[in-house]
Order: sequence, then structure tokens, then C-alpha cells
Amino acid sequence: MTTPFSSLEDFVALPRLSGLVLNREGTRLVTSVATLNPKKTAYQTALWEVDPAGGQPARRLTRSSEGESGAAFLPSGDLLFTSARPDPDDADGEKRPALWRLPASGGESSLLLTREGGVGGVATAEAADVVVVTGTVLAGSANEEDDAERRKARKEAGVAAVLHSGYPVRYWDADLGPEEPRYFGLQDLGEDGDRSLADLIPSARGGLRDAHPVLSPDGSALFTSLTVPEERGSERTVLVRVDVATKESVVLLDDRGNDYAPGPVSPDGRYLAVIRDRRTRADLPPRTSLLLLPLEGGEPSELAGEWDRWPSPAAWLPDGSALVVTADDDGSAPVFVIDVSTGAVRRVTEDAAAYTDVRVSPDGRSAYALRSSYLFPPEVVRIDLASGSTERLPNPAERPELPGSLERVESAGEDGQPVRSWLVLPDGASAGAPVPALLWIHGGPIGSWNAWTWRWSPWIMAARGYAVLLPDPALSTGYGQHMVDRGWGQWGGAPYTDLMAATDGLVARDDIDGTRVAAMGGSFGGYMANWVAGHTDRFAAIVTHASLWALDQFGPTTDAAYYWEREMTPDMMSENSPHHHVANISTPMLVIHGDKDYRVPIGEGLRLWYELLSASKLPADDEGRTPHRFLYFPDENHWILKPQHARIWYGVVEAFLASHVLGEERDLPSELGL
Ligand SMILES: CSCC[C@H](NC=O)C(=O)N[C@@H](C)C(=O)N[C@@H](CO)C(=O)O
Repeated sequence: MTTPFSSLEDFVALPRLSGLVLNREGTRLVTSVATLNPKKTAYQTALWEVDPAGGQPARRLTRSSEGESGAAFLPSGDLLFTSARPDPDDADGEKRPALWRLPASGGESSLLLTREGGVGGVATAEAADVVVVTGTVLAGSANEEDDAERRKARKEAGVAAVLHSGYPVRYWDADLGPEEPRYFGLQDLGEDGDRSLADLIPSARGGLRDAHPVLSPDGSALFTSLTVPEERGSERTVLVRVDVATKESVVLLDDRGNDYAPGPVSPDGRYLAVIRDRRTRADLPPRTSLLLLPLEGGEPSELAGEWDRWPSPAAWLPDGSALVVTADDDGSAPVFVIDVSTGAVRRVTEDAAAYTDVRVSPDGRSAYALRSSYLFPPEVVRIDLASGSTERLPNPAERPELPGSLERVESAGEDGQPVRSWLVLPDGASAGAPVPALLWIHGGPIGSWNAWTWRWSPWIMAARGYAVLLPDPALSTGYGQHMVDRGWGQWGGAPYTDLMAATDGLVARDDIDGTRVAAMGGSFGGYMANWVAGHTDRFAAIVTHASLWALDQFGPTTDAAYYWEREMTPDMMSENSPHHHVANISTPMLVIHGDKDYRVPIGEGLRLWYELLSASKLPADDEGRTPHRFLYFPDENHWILKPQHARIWYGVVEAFLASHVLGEERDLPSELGL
């Protein structure tokens, strides 16, 4: 059967949904849909409306080549969004993300706010015309005018240099400084209103780097996490309340044992749900818990502390009796409801799917969410909160047909611990026709293969005849705290042996050809692929993407050195570092790395490549020939974001696997110029 996964062109062209907002009356849902631009070199997003009642087909709300995102409803039903589309009243104006308003009554969108530093995002209050936008300012700017002038001067002089006195200096793929994120209160939304902006936390410095503003329903208070520097290059995240009118800010929760981030505020404005992340040490694994903080004073209390899952709070029920949360659970991420008076947890959705962006209807009977699994990409659904039944609403896109089937399988780790995996089987796999297989190792390592991903689509490989095993080994979420504890600081221990146990189960199947199996992983999964390469020759090929290779080097050069330093002592790093085992590597490896990857810096890929050629059991020969390959992306980061590069990524991986796993030669993508 031909599906969109047979052709990489068709695959990258599949529409991708993200984000979901609901208006106050519960009558309008808006999501964002990314599609290829006409040149097929980038994704552009547009806002689409989905009927919560399910009666009407989805309809496109916005259209521009610059795209629209960051949708947020005002209480009036007007929809705010950000876009770098041109202002019709300023034909020569520079394109920068600005704030736009689409009126509920219909008609054209109009420009609400533009600023030299752009508008990054927007937050609105549930029941008041209060708007907070995010944007950046240059560190030394006194006000918006000064900021505009400083930007202009820097641009005209062609200066990109940044002088740092603190840590970090980079984040994922962004160079930090001299721009710093800020929250701005927008004073007046009226037609000719005053558009001056109030910087709500002028002292934030770089501390709002990873933060999102949460507004109280009446718009009087803003809650945010704020990252504050500590000694020796470390930092912690504290919880702050800002009075939107007076700009007075108060630190609500701050201690050196935890990081804090705000969840939603209760409908009566009396409680804030808070996410608490325990600060780790080599002997203290991470733990995430949920707190209720009384906003009129008093100590926070842990909610559902006995529940052995890590909840992510999404919304309150309108009567304030319960919190709706999601949590990784046994290979899925269902919706749960937690009674705030008893802490009792009730699982709502029963299907093996992952839910995000959960919004609750004003009557508290339904919720709307994005749902995905390995069987379908994110789609908008309605959930009956009492029965847990779900209904797929008319969506902007249909589910793509799949070239195979999905199974849940289980194996036992060395200590008997059950290790669950998803197994993608290609059409036609059977005992009479066993298929080659791939072990895919997830990143994090704190995470789970429980949701659709566009970055590593197993269906691409299924369409080419491979089975793909997606195991959740030690350090994965969804099993409970013990599974994280089992692998903490010992990556080469239980996480590795769990993966090998899962592979044993895979190759024992009569529909799998155990002689034709490869291993692949990205990021931490790439670390593990490298560790696998140095510890077993059972795989025919190994693909390692954005991988950690030498932990002594990775630790201080990644964008958050303190995070990794807290997990392992120098001795533990040495014991678990794949580079010490390069001399054992006898498996052909495909190394993939993006130069703009600041999470796992390019030095890891460069050193791995050189050491493979110079010191593995398959070194470069007299004429420099080697079975290893290095796919280098000079302008990609930790992820391969450009659609044309995603095609190259899959194309090169396919050719490499075909050569070493199937013993077949495939043409490489012609755009490689080889
Ligand atoms: C600085 S915090 C580290 C966060 C995260 N680890 C979580 O467990 C992380 O970034 N790890 C990377 C090395 C990684 O494996 N990233 C994965 C998952 O985010 C990826 O696929 O990019």
C-alpha cells in the first residue's frame, strides 16, 4: 500500500497541528497548523478554527506567507495572535513579529502593537481585558525608544558580539544576550488606545529565558518562574507574583532544594497550582510534584503526593473542585482529574494516547485537547470528563494512512523489571517473511516514547520494510519514581541492559529477522547508541544523532553545565563515558550533528568522528576509506528543522541502513552533490 510515508516529499508535506485555545464561552477552538511554504524550504503556520460541537468542518482563519501563531482569546471573543506579516498601513516597514487582533464579529485582522524588539508571545486574562506580551530588550536599554535606538546602532555597525559576566551564554540554539526577555503589560486595547508598554519585571535580567506568564482570571496578578543566578555558574528557578497594575513583584517560593513553575490559577483566584522540580544530586534523582499555593497567605501543600506519577497541571474545573492534569503513564500520557480537597486521582481518558493543551469547557463537562499516539499525529478532540469517552472533532487535516501496525510488547530487565516498548511492524511482516528491525533509543533521558513525533517517524522506516522497536528503559517516565531512580547517574547500567533485554525480546520474535538489526538514537539516545557501539557487536549498523560522546567534555560545554554536573561526579562521568570504549567499536556508524546545536555541542560529533576514524576497530584505511559516515548540517541545531534537511536526514539514514543491514545499495539524495 502506498502511504505518505513512502515518499519523503509527501511526508514532510503532511500538515502539523500544535497549540489549542478555547474562548470564554466555550464556543470556539483555535489551533495552529504548519504546512510547507511554496518553495518547500520552511514551514509556515496558520490559525484554524475547530467547532467544539463537532458540527462544522474546520476552517482557516489566517493566511500570510509570514504565518501566524501564539493565539489567545480576549474575554470579548476577539482573537489575538502574533505575526511578522506586513502592516498594510506601513508598506515599507520592516518585517518583525507584531501583535494582531482578529475581531469576533468578523472582518479583517488589524495590527494592535508593534515594537522594535518584536512580540514573542501573548497571554490574556480569562475575565478582564488584560494583555501581557513577551518580547526582548537590549540589556542596557532604559525604555522602548532607547531600545529601538540601541538596536539600530548595533545593526548599522554590524556588531554581533556579546559581553557576558554570567552563565549561561547559550540556550538550545540561541545565543543569549544582549537581548533579554521581558513581560510587557499592554495598557489600552481601545481602537486609538495608548499602546505604551509597561515592563512588568524590569529587574529580570536573563531570568525569563524559559518562562511563561500565567495571569489570574481577573488579570490583576501575573505569575511566572524566574531563573536567578547562584554561585559557581549554577542557577535556580523561583516563583514570582507581579501586581500587573503597580508592577510590584514578590517572590512566593524560593529554596535551594527545588525549582518552581506556575500552573493555572483557581477560578476564584485563591490558589495557584505549582510545579515543583526537585534539585538533583548524584545521589538524589529528579522528582516532579504538584503543589497548591494559597494566594491569600499560608504554606503550599502537596497535591496527590502519594500518586507515583509526575503531573503537569492543565486547567481547573470551573467550580474549583479539581485540577485537570496530564502525566506520562505506561507508554501514554492520559488526562487525569485530581480532587483538590482529597487528592484523589481519577484517570479520565482510557486510550493509549498522549494529551496536551487541555482546555476545559465553561460548564466543566467537557475538555478539549490535542491528542496523538504512534497511530496518528496531533488532532483536536473533545473529552467527556465524566465518562472519559473521546470524540475526534472535524480537524484541519485527516489522519495519514499508515504502512503497518502497532503493538505493545514487554520484556524483563536484568532485575526482572518489566520494560515496555511500542513495536511498529511493517505491512507484510510474518513468521514466513521475517523483517529487518531497528532499535530506536529515546532522548532525555527522562522521557517516554508515548506521542507522535515528526522528527523520528518510525512509519518512514516501516514503509521501507523495517520493524521499529521504541522501548522505555530505566530513566523513562510513566512507570513511577523507581524507574528513574534505577538509572540515575548510571547511564551505562540499567538503561543499557534494559535496552538489550528489549532487543532480546525483539529478535526472538518469528516475524523479525534477528540477523538484520540496527540501533539508532538522538541526543541522550545518541549517547546510548555510542555506548551500545562500544559494548556489543550485535547490531549491523548504528546511527547516532546529536550524541554525547566524551562526558568530561560534554559536561562543561553544553548550555546548562550545572544540570549535568548535578547528576554525576567526575568518576561517574568517566565510568559512563562512551569515548573510553572507542577501541571496541566494530560496527559501522553514521554520525549526524548540526553545528548550531548548543545542547549537545558540535565538539561531541567532531571528536566522535575523528576517534572513530583513528581509534575504532574500523579505522580509515591507507586511502582514507571507512564504512563510517558523518552527515553534517552546518545550519541546523539539535533538531533538523528545515524540511529539505529532514528529507536528506531520512534519505541518508535509509541508504546507510540499506547498505549495512540489508546488504543493498541505494542512491543517496542527489542534493548532497556527491
Ligand atoms: C539542561 S536540562 C536537560 C534537559 C533534557 N534532559 C531531560 O531529561 C535534555 O535536553 N537532554 C538532551 C541531551 C536530550 O536528550 N534531549 C532529547 C529530549 O529532549 C532530544 O531528543 O532532544
